Amino acid sequence: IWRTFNQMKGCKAGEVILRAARLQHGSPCFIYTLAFFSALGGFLFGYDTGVVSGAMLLLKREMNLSSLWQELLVSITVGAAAVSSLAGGYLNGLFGRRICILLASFIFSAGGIIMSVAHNKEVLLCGRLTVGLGIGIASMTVPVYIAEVSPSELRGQLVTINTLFITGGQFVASVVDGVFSYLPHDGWRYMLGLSVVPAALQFLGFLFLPESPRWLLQKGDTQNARLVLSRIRGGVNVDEEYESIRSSIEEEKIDAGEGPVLWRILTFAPARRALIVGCGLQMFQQLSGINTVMYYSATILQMSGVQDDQMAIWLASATAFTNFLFTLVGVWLVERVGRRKLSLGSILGTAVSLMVLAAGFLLSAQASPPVTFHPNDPSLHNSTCITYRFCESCMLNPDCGFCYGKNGTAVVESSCMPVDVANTEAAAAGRCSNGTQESAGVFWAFNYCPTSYSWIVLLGLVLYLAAFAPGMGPMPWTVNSEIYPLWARSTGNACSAGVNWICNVLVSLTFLHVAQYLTYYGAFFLYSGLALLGFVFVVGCLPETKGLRLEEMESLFGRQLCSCGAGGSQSVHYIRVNGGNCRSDEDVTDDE
Ligand SMILES: O[C@H]1[C@H](O)[C@@H](O)[C@H](O)[C@@H](O)[C@H]1O
Repeated sequence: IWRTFNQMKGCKAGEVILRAARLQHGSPCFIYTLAFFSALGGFLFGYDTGVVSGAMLLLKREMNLSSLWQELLVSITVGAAAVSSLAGGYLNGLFGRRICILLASFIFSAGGIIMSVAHNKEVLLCGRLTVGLGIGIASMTVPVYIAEVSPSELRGQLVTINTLFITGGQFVASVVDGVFSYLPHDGWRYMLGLSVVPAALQFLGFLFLPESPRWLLQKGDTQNARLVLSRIRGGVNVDEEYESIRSSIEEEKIDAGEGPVLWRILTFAPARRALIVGCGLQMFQQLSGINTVMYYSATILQMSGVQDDQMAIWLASATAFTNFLFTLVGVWLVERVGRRKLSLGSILGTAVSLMVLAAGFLLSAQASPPVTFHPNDPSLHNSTCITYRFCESCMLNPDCGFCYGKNGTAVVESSCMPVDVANTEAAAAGRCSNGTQESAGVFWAFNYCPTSYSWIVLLGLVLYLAAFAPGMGPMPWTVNSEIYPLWARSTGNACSAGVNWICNVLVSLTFLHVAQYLTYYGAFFLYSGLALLGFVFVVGCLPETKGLRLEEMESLFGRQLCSCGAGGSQSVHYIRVNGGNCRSDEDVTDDE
């Protein structure tokens, strides 16, 4: 990143675009410029998915949103991203990476404008749907574009920068949420509308940036392909690289067979194996619970004794910053230790830290304070909240919260009360109807219980981010951008990005129900088990792709899937015998 920064420093801001526009001879600056403008798509992905939590706090009051509407506004973006990432494969093949990135940034800008001027919840929903469509296309196109323009020794790092921008976008969103939360009227318009700035910047930049040379070559535009390649390689001799792309496209034509691309992928073993690896990685990324941990971080922090809401918002940005910081470690490590080791270490660490988180929740649940005070308010007689005997069961019901007093550190005079539907920071009735009043010695806990084991949960959270962010955060995107043959690349990435978004929706929508059935510690033990399964999957199936040319990847998937990890990138070379579809283990020879 330091190198990227220095390289970018060397390029004067306006000159960078102009230089690209004039299509002068390239320089290393150029490849970093390409990566930067592309990764703005990652930034928007992170910003638009991250900003909504803070915006929702203001929106639900201003627009009087029911919980159904709140859920709709949050999840429609992720749902739309799932659909458009799948469609993005087709669009990429047809129009190319550049047009798709332009389209995504246009959609982002339109969505940002719609949201910032929305005068009712229906228009707002339209805006959220629109940005979701942009996120889906960007999420599958940007890594592919960066991978295709990068030299192989920088590819991992540059694609990983896209994920750095995603987590950077999430962090900036949390800061913007913090700043505008002080503006109770219309603050959400700024939160949601500000995304127009990076979107417009990306759109402008891409008007001047070139198409991927690999896509051009695939479409038969040989002249432009050679021109672009030599420009992005800084004028050095590109004959060898050009020839290798060209001949692999020729051979792929023989390999690829007939019919729709997805069918061809499924019937051609190396591409099918790559698809399984790509989709599996994306699935395990989401099943290890990153988005519930991020989403739940504010509550985790509240459990640790942060009572003040503003404070919780700022601490949530500390979480997002930690995620960003450790993704930076990933950018640094990816070309040093390689994708496989990074993913393995990361997913194992993720599983262990999820166990720490779960253990923290378990101990807190076991020491859960009992309900000792039963208010005699007749309006409460029909409420299920008053039937709970411990804080743990009370807080697992989203309609109830825990109202208590303190004697030193001990919880006293505690009751389980219905929550105020319009404002979860207070009870619907009784002592806590004004929320926490420290001066009066009354505390309101919604979604959590007072506990002295919160430090274990906090430790688990930090360990989780430190383990997940450098590896399982970026590697699924990085690996997917490089493992497919060119003819299958758009479709392969579309499918795996679709799996990512679908699993994202599944995990976020089911989290509260899972927590209700299994309790919080049960939910985190479950995610930990899924992460361990993911570890087994990575051990068995993920080959090392570091240092290989995109055209050399197919060789890694020539073997049976479960032996994928066996051959390192340095030790296998694939020898095409006759360009046919069938290959046996003899086709793979060792360097030695
Ligand atoms: O790689 C990203 C990153 O880890 C983000 O923090 C997460 O929110 C996304 O779901 C994931 O795809």
